Amino acid sequence: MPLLSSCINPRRSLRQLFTTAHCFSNKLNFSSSPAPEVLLNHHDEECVDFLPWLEGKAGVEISSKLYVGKSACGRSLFASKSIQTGDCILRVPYNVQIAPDNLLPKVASLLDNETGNVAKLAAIILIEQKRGQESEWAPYISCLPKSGEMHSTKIYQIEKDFLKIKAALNHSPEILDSITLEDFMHAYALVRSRAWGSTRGDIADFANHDGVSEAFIINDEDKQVSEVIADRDFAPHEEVLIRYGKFSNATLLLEFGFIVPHNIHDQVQIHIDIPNHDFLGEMKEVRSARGKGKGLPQSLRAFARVLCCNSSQELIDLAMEAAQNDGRLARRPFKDSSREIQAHEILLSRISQLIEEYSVSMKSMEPVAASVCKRFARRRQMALDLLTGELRVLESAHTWLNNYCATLSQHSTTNDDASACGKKFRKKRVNVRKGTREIQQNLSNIDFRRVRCPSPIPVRESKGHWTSKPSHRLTAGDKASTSLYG
Ligand SMILES: C[S@@+](CC[C@H](N)C(=O)[O-])C[C@H]1O[C@@H](n2cnc3c(N)ncnc32)[C@H](O)[C@@H]1O
Repeated sequence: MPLLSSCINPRRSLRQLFTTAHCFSNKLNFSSSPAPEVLLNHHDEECVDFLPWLEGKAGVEISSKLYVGKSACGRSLFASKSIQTGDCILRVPYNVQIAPDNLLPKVASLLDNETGNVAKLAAIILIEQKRGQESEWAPYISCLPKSGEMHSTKIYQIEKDFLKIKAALNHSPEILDSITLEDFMHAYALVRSRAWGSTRGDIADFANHDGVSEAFIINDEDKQVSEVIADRDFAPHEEVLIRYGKFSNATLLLEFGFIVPHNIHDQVQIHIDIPNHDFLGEMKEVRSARGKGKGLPQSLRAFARVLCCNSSQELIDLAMEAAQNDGRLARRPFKDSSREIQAHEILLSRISQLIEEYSVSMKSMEPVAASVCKRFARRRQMALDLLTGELRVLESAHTWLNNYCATLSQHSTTNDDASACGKKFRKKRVNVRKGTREIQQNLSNIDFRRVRCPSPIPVRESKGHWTSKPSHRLTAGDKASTSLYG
């Protein structure tokens, strides 16, 4: 079904996250476990004719190995016979997929360029729903989840799009005489949860998600088809899951309305501001480029090193070191282990604070009586599971940082132990403050925005151990804003 060309933002600010959590905690009660399970041989009577209808419409075979059945997560695809790894299990021509271009020209011409594909597809869904059995897409539309079955939490932007679509449709009452915001929100949520990234789909959007699956939808622009290749063998009637993307639970909940337990793609966004009293603050303004990876991002560690510099000379040294290497700033550990510890203690302190905030937020979501409302119960549980996953990432990072600092401490010589150096450092800092203005003037000709950090020695967590893996770039900006990966 729908084509969606806009991409999903896999990051969310902690504030958004807590807003969701608090929102759930205020409104929702008690718990239930929505853990998906595989139900075998569970044909969906309402969708039995769907695939034959689609093949008739396409004039080609779409899948000889799948059927649409019912699972614990709504409708899903199941193997109708044995599937071997590498089999093409689905091949859907573009011409039987609903795309934004399918919007009636009469309506489309009344929309401005800023109206996105999701809004257009939502309008198509509403128009086709109104047509009922006369719709050329009726067998597909009738299989879509009803409003009460959806849990996605994305509501901003929808109202803006609703007003545009409503205004355009008002000119053609014969197409759709009135739409309510509620109808539009349902259609919008349907599109967002079924047409992700550049996905086109039809039967493909009956596939449920498994974050570790290596099967995904491949769009072949030359052949104008969407395909799914089996990543493993499937026995008849086994549920066939695909990976929508390497999405964290925050993204899954926001866009698709579900979360997966122990999501290996979970991540936490953290912000660290430069303290107001830092006299070198302007020189230290850095921002992590968006990046993907595992573990504690190198850009975050580099930022902590920059933040910990207490003299202009140290910043100049870092810049020179960067220029002599690959240009990336503060990627190498400080030679002075006490400074390295100090930098990482900044991170430890911020992460401890976040852990505390998460714990408070989770405690505030007290379970209340069961049986009040299943839908709210499910949402409350998803919010809790989401926070639990992110807390796991934070705790893992905290443990790693603690170990890192402890190891450095042990290796530092008795003359150069961390606490003594810390004292020295603080004293030195006081002296340097005296010359703030002069130092800043001297530094004003260095453009730190152009400075990139040295070669990465990043870390990721792998079965409890943190190992090397290329990671993030540190670039200039207004503050550190980066993500931890679990
Ligand atoms: C692309 S549709 C998949 C078909 C859908 N199950 C149906 O009944 O039409 C995506 C939706 O399926 C559900 N879903 C997919 N994978 C899931 C999973 N692993 N756990 C829970 N729900 C899932 C969510 O409701 C999501 O918004």
